Amino acid sequence: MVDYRTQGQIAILEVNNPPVNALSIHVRKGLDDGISRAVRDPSVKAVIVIGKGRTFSSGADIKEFNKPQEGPRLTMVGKKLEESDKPVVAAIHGTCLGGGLEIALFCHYRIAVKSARVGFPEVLLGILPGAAGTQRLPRVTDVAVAMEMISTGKHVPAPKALEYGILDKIVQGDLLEEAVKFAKSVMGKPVQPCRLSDQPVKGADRLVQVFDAAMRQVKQRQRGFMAPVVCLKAVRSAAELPYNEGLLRENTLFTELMSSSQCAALRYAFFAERAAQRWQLPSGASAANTKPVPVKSTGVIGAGTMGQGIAICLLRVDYPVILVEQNQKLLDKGVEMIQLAFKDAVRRKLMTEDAMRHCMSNISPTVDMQQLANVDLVIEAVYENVALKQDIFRKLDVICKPSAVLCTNTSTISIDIIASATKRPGSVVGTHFFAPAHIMRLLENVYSKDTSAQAVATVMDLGKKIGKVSVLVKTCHGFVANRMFHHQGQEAALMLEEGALPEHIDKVMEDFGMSIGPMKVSDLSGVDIGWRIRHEVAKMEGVELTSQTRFFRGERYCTLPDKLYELGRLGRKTGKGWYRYEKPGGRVAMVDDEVTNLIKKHSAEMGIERRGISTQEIQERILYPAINEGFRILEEGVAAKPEDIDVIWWYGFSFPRYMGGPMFHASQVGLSKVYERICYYHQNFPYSSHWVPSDLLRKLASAPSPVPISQWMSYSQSKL
Ligand SMILES: CCCCCCC[C@H](O)CC(=O)SCCNC(=O)CCNC(=O)[C@H](O)C(C)(C)COP(=O)([O-])OP(=O)([O-])OC[C@H]1O[C@@H](n2cnc3c(N)ncnc32)[C@H](O)[C@@H]1OP(=O)([O-])[O-]
Repeated sequence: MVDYRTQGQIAILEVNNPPVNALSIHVRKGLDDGISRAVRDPSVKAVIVIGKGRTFSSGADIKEFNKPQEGPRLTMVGKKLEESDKPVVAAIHGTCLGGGLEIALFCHYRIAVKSARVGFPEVLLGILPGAAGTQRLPRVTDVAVAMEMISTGKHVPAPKALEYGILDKIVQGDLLEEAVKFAKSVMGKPVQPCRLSDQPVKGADRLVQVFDAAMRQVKQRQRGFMAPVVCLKAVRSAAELPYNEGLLRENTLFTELMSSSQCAALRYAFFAERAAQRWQLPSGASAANTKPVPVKSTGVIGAGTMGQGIAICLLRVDYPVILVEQNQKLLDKGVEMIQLAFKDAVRRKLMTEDAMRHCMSNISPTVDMQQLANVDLVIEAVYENVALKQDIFRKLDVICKPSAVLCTNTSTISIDIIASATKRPGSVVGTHFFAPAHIMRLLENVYSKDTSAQAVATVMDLGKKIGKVSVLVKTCHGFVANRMFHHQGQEAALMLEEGALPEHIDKVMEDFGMSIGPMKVSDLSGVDIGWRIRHEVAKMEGVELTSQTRFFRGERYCTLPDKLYELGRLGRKTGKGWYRYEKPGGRVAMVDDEVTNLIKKHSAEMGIERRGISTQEIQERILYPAINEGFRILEEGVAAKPEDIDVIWWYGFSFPRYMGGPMFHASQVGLSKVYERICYYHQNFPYSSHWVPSDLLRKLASAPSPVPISQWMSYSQSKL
């Protein structure tokens, strides 16, 4: 785990714990033994700590967090490194994160290659740097920098770290050779001035201003997260207390965070996100055994809002895009909007003018679908209409080369139906982007009964390349995201007619932790979207939805959203929806008496006596139907595991990550309690099928003891 060798008068401690040199028990032990041996050996005059493989160290081993701590503690290992009278040099490449950076800060010197990155991402796991990081970073750099780095978890590139004083030198060429040269240059020099524990905190005279400003930012940007606030307090104590007392304070705060429910949720989130990448099809094909089709050229059909966003995603990472529209006017408008989005990115310093010009030069706008004949991958992004999509796929089948992957950006329509319009259903796959497509990170990739493993591998790989978090799901109406979300909209509308108002529902859900409540989400995505989907479904079933409709498909139906649509209140884009906005496209949601009156009048027309609806009821009626649907989705194999659902909710609907996602949240509340409440609502609202309890949930809820989330799927086939 740590290879010890000497080169002349220099001892080299090489951490060797693939893939990311996490500081597991054997590594800590290896470093501890290695530094003792080097200190003991009179022929050794300097020590180098370096990482083997792709990185210096990614920090403490997160997998060890649930277990009792064994072996030497990281702080003790660090103390030994610092107390060595022989200079110790950290030689950094790849990433030097968390405990890895703490080890480096215990060393007397730090050198790095230019591509290296350093940082304290502990905050993203709901903890703080617990091996003296909060006490040592503000001693090597400024207290303001330390607060920013530790409370955000951002990685800092080596040149910036040099500027901050975290690094002593950036080297070119072979890192070890350079480290040896550096070690020789400091051999024999006193190490005392390089012991950070003896140094004062830099910028301590501005502590109060810096702390207050950092706290304001944290409360605004990381609303609801405990760890960033505690991180700031820990760094503050570095400036207020002597080093050893600061360490004790850090330890107390670390222990507090480590045992918090937020830390448990964020650790779950770390592994869940990685697990989502390890997709597997029922056939056994998986990420591990399937190669993607090489994609060099792409096409996007539809230059509307979604098509523009998707084209931007592709252009940003250098894919040439053939952009197809049905007429020149729409095409020109689409290209103009793409250009505007890039200009905005330049204005906000997210890209350079040159990069923008390069991206724009990669678009080939056309009204001729034949131009797609040679593309490797095409994404259809026209509006949600089955006949239109099928027509496009019929044409693509004739036009595109046999190896092309044919993707559809549908948010609800079954991929089986779209693929059936072609003679190559194996090449057809869903790529459900979330609006705005160039900003939202989620990509819900959808396979049909015929989609080939190679097509799946290609879209999962594409997602990674364009910077998305991709989750693979099986086709069904609405897939995972919209299928679960749909019930929230239904319940919200029903609560409005029973007695709630939009601002009540949103406040409860925002207090719960959602970044915006469901009524504001509806205004953001457009009241017309839901209207179109409901009416399209009804049309397919030969039903006409009117203001008199009380039941649809045997379910209680609320016509309030339809009434809002008929008033032309389509949401933010028209300046009016469930709220009033300062202008069309505005962002400030204001309560509107017209909506309040509309809702009250609607209740009266329905003969419903309005009642007060409690916070608990709002929370449960918004969350539990989605959770219940999540269990059905697992039962049916639409999602392979609960982690996939939770990933979808963080990135698609901003579900607070510190609560782990709806499925993890359910596990924390207790599945028997969730089940019991769902049964209660089912009894009270028998005409809403989303309250019919999932069978998988029932089985898990009746297990003799709580079943860990990682074992839920083993119950899906059981006959309990
Ligand atoms: C207990 C008391 C301790 C007290 C002392 C506290 C010390 C300290 O302050 C706390 C810490 O350091 S907290 C730590 C602070 N550090 C962090 O939070 C850093 C977290 N890590 C990262 O940000 C990214 O992994 C990297 C940027 C390092 C690499 O990104 P990339 O190239 O895209 O690769 P990838 O796909 O992401 O990972 C590859 C594989 O490695 C796995 N794995 C990774 N790190 C791990 C770890 N620390 N551990 C275990 N495993 C870790 C990962 O799961 C995956 O496994 P899989 O089985 O193949 O799925």
